Amino acid sequence: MANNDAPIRVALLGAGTVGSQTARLLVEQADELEARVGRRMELVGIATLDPVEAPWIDQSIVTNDAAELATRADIVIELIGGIEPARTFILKAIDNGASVVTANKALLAKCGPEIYAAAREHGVDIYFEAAVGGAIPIVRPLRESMVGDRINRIMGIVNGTTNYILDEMTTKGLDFDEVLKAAQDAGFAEANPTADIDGFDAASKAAIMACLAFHRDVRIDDVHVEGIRNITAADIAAAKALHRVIKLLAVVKQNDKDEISAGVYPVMLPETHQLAKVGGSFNAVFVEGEASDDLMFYGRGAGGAPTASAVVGDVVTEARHRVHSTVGPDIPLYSNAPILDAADDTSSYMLRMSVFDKPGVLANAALVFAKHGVSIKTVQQVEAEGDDGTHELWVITHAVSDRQIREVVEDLEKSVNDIKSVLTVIRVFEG
Ligand SMILES: NC(=O)C1=CN([C@@H]2O[C@H](COP(=O)(O)OP(=O)(O)OC[C@H]3O[C@@H](n4cnc5c(N)ncnc54)[C@H](OP(=O)(O)O)[C@@H]3O)[C@@H](O)[C@H]2O)C=CC1
Ligand SMILES: N[C@@H](CC=O)C(=O)O
Repeated sequence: MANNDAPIRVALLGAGTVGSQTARLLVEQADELEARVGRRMELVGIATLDPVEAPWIDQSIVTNDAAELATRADIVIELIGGIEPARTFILKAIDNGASVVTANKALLAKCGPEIYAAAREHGVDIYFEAAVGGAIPIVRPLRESMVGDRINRIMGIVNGTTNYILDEMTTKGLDFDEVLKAAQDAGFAEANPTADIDGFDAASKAAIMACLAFHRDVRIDDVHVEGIRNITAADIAAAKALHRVIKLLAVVKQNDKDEISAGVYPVMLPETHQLAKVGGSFNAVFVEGEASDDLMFYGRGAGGAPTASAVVGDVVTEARHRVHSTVGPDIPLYSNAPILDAADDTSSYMLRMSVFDKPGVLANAALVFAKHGVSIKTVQQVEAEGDDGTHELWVITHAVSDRQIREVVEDLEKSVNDIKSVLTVIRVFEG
């Protein structure tokens, strides 16, 4: 900045759900924010492609040229989303000496390490609290508060849409398709909800958390992804009968050999687990630190105003740095820890099978599990409603690799005649 008393220039790129609310908070709270920063922040421009009408939007600063706006601010807030042109605008801002605040998890999960390196090289900051868990402070705790600890595992419900769908299926006994429609009508799920339903949104957040927790370059392509599209009302009912609930979890962990794994998948949790109680579109992140022990972060993971709250928090933090001519913490990704192939990741599993109740079906199935080195924990046979004489057999295993469980499923269907099909294979966590 040229003048020490000049306002801190803030540029907003994108005025959609989050951008519009960010503008509102910056404008409506301008005096309060000035007091907290120690200097005035001036919103110098709002870049948007479509006209945006709101009492807090000053039309005289609206532009459709985000690239140009990115070059005339001290802090650039990127709320466009997606990879390009957001990436180019961010790099341009950094190149011009601006610090960047973004909520763009998709971009950070793909190109975060390059962006962090560019910020470091230019001596500016990149803040992204809203990119994981919306309003929930989880990025800063991982990046700063817990940086002195070793983090062993993070398990998070980090996608509101899928949590809402699973919760509605659990509490109302509805089918996936019905609830998805309701989620779209309620405005949680996107018109094209693929990124939510198929787990990619949560996977982006998993990659970002893994970078911060393990100080290693982890990208979305390193994250094993399974969504909730195949979860049925019958799976939910089976979980209920076992005093469990199904949640879509993002799980990143580092084992005692320092191997990292990152995955997003549905998990059966005990009803008593803290994450099992997270309902509706809420998010929660459970962090297990070596010294800190267990920590839980909970709140609204999406929505215009909640997400804007985290964005503006980052803007204030950066503005304070500008006032004091300091920079925020770096994101050093120095670790070379190996990333485990998803097939080698281990878990307990539940297999829900449709079987003909013939003598030997259980014994023959057990032989297949044994052949692949999979130890069975519990077995339960359940009367099914079908009129083809089938019953359901529920088997819960001890911890095995994903590879082993796939081999078991293939072998069961191939070599045990009285197993009609394996209906569901789902991870089971105890805690
Ligand atoms: N919504 C939420 O609850 C959360 C969102 N996020 C993240 O926040 C970011 C913004 O999300 P959200 O507000 O929901 O998205 P929206 O789609 O509502 O808003 C994005 C806006 O950017 C505009 N835009 C697109 N390209 C340009 C461009 N070249 N120049 C200027 N404006 C442009 C879009 O205009 P147009 O519509 O005309 O294309 C749209 O108005 C994303 O990265 C998202 O992942 C993070 C957490 C929660
Ligand atoms: N679509 C996302 C929005 C926030 O990241 C969700 O449902 O959580």
